[in-house]
Amino acid sequence: MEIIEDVAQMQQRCLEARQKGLRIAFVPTMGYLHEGHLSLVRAARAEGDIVVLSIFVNPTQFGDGEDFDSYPRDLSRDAEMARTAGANWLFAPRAKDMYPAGYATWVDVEGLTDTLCGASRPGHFRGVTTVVCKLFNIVQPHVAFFGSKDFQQLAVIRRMSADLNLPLEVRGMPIVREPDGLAMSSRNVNLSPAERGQALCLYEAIGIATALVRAGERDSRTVIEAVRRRIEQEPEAAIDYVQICHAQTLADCHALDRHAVLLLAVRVGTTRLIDNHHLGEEIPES
Ligand SMILES: Nc1ncnc2c1ncn2[C@@H]1O[C@H](COP(=O)(O)OP(=O)(O)OP(=O)(O)O)[C@@H](O)[C@H]1O
Ligand SMILES: CC(C)(CO)[C@@H](O)C(=O)[O-]
Ligand code: BAL
Repeated sequence: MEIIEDVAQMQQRCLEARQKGLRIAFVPTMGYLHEGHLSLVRAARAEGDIVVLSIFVNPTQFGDGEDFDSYPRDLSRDAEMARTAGANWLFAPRAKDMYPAGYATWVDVEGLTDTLCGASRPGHFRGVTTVVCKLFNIVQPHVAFFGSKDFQQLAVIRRMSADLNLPLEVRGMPIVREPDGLAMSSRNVNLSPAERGQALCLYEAIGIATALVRAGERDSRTVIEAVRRRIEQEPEAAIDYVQICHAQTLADCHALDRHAVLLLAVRVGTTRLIDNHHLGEEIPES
């Protein structure tokens, strides 16, 4: 596996690969890799002739007071994991090359970004869509893989790709969890042992919601209340949002149907965690 830092060189290599008829499969990340990321690399390996993994802690998607500085980073550890999982090229650009002096262009998806993480992290999705659009233009992938842990991000990137006629396929992949159920996240490393225990409340709350829906509950408010009650039992857990939304539009679902997704964002100590579950899958087809 080759590590490429230079933006122009990465683009040149990808253009040459495309000219040779090779299929490029792309996995964009912010690094500090875990099994969730590696599941995307393996899926890309199964589909691409060339697998490109990017690692870039994108400053423009972090707001003031957010955890850009404390975001975990370890390129040599990541490189070994990426190589073992089957990546061919690890693209690790520098911020000054992605956003040189005078940089002035932004990609902004409207509507879908007004709610959930978009409401709690103003400007976050503008940073995400801008950097993902730039990465797509540099890497020129045929297919790009994203985790559904970042459910809203996936919906926003699909919207951007459709609206801008980007010539690639956006593929969503399942959430990979720790053995006890906590969704894998690079940020989990910032949890203290006590917080790590309390962080399980997200998964347990999802379990409570799932059981209610399986038992026939169809009122979102009842399910949301039960989820909130479970999370509020943990002294270090502070709810950012608990919502049940339509999987495509992200509009609030009042009556649960096949499209309903439960989405959670919870701060445990100073670490903000997200998780979700497609509750609609628990509802039998009528
Ligand atoms: N547990 C997971 N299962 C599947 N995909 C995941 C998981 N965690 C992250 N991903 C996906 O990996 C890609 C890169 O995400 P990112 O580098 O932000 O990792 P992360 O672990 O989500 O970090 P954090 O949540 O701390 O920002 C995204 O498409 C994201 O959805
Ligand atoms: C898509 C992404 C790599 C853009 O910086 C990031 O938001 C992430 O890792 O999910
Ligand atoms: N995985 C989403 C990146 C972020 O939280 O900024």
